[in-house]
Amino acid sequence: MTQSFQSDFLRALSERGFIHQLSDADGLDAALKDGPLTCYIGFDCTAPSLHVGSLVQIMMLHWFQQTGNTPIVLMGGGTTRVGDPSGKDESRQMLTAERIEENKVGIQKVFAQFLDFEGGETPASMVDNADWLLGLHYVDLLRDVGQHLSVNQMIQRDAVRLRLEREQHLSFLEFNYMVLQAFDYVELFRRTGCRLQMGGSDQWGNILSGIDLGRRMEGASLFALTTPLLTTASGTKMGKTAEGAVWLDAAMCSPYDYWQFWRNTEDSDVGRFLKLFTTLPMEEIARLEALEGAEINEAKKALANAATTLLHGADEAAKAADAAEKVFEQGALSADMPTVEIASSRLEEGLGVLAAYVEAGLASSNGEVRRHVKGGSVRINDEQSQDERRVLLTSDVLDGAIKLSLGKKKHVLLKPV
Ligand SMILES: Nc1ncnc2c1ncn2[C@@H]1O[C@H](COP(=O)(O)OP(=O)(O)OP(=O)(O)O)[C@@H](O)[C@H]1O
Ligand SMILES: N[C@@H](Cc1ccc(O)cc1)C(=O)O
Repeated sequence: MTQSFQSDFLRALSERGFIHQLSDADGLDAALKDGPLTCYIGFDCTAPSLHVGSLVQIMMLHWFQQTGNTPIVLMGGGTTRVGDPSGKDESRQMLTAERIEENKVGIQKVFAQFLDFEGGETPASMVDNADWLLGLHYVDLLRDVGQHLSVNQMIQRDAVRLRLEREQHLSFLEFNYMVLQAFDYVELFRRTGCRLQMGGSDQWGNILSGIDLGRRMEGASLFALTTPLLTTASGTKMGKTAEGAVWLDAAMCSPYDYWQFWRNTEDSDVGRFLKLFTTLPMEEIARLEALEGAEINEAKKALANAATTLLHGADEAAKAADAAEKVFEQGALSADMPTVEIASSRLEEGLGVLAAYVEAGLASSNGEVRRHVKGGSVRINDEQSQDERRVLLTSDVLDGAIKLSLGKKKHVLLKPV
């Protein structure tokens, strides 16, 4: 979105590439310009940690507060019991109340890194929709809320429509998810005057249902803003890698692995990620983005340092950068690290990990590599790979080669020529 905005918040979001859809751009811009606004983003407690995909949302809350507004983090303690069908082909596994509570405790921790809950004029706050959803009475809800909702409209929302079109099962439980999320929005409007809900693009339908309900029940004029759902340049949904999501909790993804994840960003993603995942000034990002060839590694390191500092603090980021440097230096300087040359075109087409290990002389057959992958001793650029279908691409080349390791001692540099 290249529209020029008057408000600091929408200007920041727009230049950093956060905006996918906005329900009433001019109205929201004017409301933000007029004075502090309150917004919320909801996070369901489906896992013990959030991941890099949800970080897009956290960064929006950060910018919202930085530009003088009040962010609310909503924990979906109630909605997780139902399970959002948005963007999902199948019903989710039902989680027990205990598991949801454990997940919530895990997820909550990360927000203090990005938001100020204590001081300032617009402190952030955290709420749990279990507080108002679990006590609802069915018949009361049908009368108070159900009378305002149009089933005709609900079945047009993507989350429902796509399942119906594809003739995939959608339970009545799931069908009700958007009712609860809509109710949340109205409830937060009543409690706090919250007039903006944000989320990933898969949340658009749920948010619009809330806007509708707010207008009908309270005569409120509410706003929606969604971000693109992030994918990497190679098209995979961000937050999930072949080996799993890139988690924000240090116990599930160490600061070193987190640093490495950003350091391994594909060339064409570097500028986009610097804008979304760091708070570096736009001029500095423009400089880094313009780097080419081998110099792009400077931009990747700046991204890794800044993103890791935001999440884990400057000390952990420096330690990770240091460790990575050492690994690289050892690799580059070690005269006895064998180098095997391969035609660049092979990486352009994608070279399977099984073939790569056999060609590098680290194993004698595909079956042997498969066993090593299963056993966890295969590392590519110092990152464990447990996917035997992993494909090596040009984007895996770091400083001129791909480092293939087997266990702790055997390393080969695969060098494209
Ligand atoms: N890859 C992504 N890019 C941008 N936003 C994302 C991405 N993944 C999740 N989000 C957004 O983060 C918010 C919180 O989502 P949540 O933590 O439930 O993640 P999720 O990956 O969608 O989880 P689940 O797989 O359980 O649905 C939602 O607004 C969602 O749209
Ligand atoms: N539906 C959102 C989470 C959410 C829950 C409750 C809300 O009120 C808002 C958002 C998701 O799956 O990511």
